[in-house]
Amino acid sequence: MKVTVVGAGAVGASCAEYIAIKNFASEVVLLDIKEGYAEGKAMDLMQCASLNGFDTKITGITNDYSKTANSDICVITSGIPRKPGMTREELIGINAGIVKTVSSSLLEHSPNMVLIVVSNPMDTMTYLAHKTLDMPKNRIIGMGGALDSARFKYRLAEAMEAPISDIDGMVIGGHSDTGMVPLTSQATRNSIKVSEFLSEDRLEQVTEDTKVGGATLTKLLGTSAWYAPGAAVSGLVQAIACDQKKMFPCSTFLDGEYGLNDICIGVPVILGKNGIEKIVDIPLSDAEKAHMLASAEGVRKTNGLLDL
Ligand SMILES: NC(=O)C1=CN([C@@H]2O[C@H](COP(=O)(O)OP(=O)(O)OC[C@H]3O[C@@H](n4cnc5c(N)ncnc54)[C@H](O)[C@@H]3O)[C@@H](O)[C@H]2O)C=CC1
Ligand SMILES: O=C([O-])CC(=O)C(=O)O
Repeated sequence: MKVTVVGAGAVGASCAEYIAIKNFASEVVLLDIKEGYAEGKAMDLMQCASLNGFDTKITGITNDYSKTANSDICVITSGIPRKPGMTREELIGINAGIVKTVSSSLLEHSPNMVLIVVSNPMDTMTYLAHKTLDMPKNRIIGMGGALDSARFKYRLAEAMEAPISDIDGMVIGGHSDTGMVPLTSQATRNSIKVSEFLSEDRLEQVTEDTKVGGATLTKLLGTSAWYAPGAAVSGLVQAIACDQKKMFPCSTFLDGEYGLNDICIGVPVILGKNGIEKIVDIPLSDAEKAHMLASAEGVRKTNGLLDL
């Protein structure tokens, strides 16, 4: 199992580290445009192998796509991150060009890859990949909802003073400060609805804290987060590599599901060896449906900025 991660920055390196620690891939190729950078990150990570007990071989490459050939899974984390006060959408001007060139170079050398798009604005970058690559739609996946759901569970656990392992919940919709749709009505603590434990006001606070999860960290760190993003990507990669049939909310191209067409946005999907093996259409409350439609409007507005 060969995995390529483009972008050896904060998220790319964290993702490579978690993939290696989980020890399911034989090879991870880290590629960056900055001379020597991926080589340095790969060497540093390989020096963790004996300490952390993994056998995954991590190689660093400066912009030579021939070394990525025949990857089973490719991840795009290349591009600029936001700074405090910015939205993810503001990154489109620089990141669209990067995602377009990187994705076509990857496809040229790995025609059977499953592609995971991470660079922001992620739903629009996933849509760009769909529009510009000749690939089956189930093999292009945007990562956002897995991370947003982890943040949702963190906030629910915090509010209930409960261990996170007791909590289940999911965030669908666009990966943006206003577009996320945390499904509070369906979230549970040990299969009991969270509304049994939290007031409507406290749940509203959890929803708001979840939606601005990335912005909150960006303000604290001066750049956006990387540990949970890397862990979330590694979860998707593992589900595909190990054909786990696990369910995650991911950005995928919709063809009528959730009443939406010609858009990539976060909905629950089953991940296995073919990428997205099924889009799961779950019933939403009227309020959740309305939030999902508003979220889609936001994503479409950003898609409209693409030069397709
Ligand atoms: N979808 C999600 O949930 C998340 C998305 N992100 C996004 O991921 C992206 C990366 O974030 P960080 O790793 O923090 O940024 P970073 O600046 O630490 O790393 C980005 C790397 O991309 C490289 N790069 C730029 N252009 C390239 C090209 N054409 N080819 C190869 N490499 C290239 C840079 O040299 C740099 O090393 C950002 O767009 C950020 O907004 C970050 C966190 C979560
Ligand atoms: O907030 C950002 O810009 C990076 C990101 O997508 C996240 O951490 O959710």
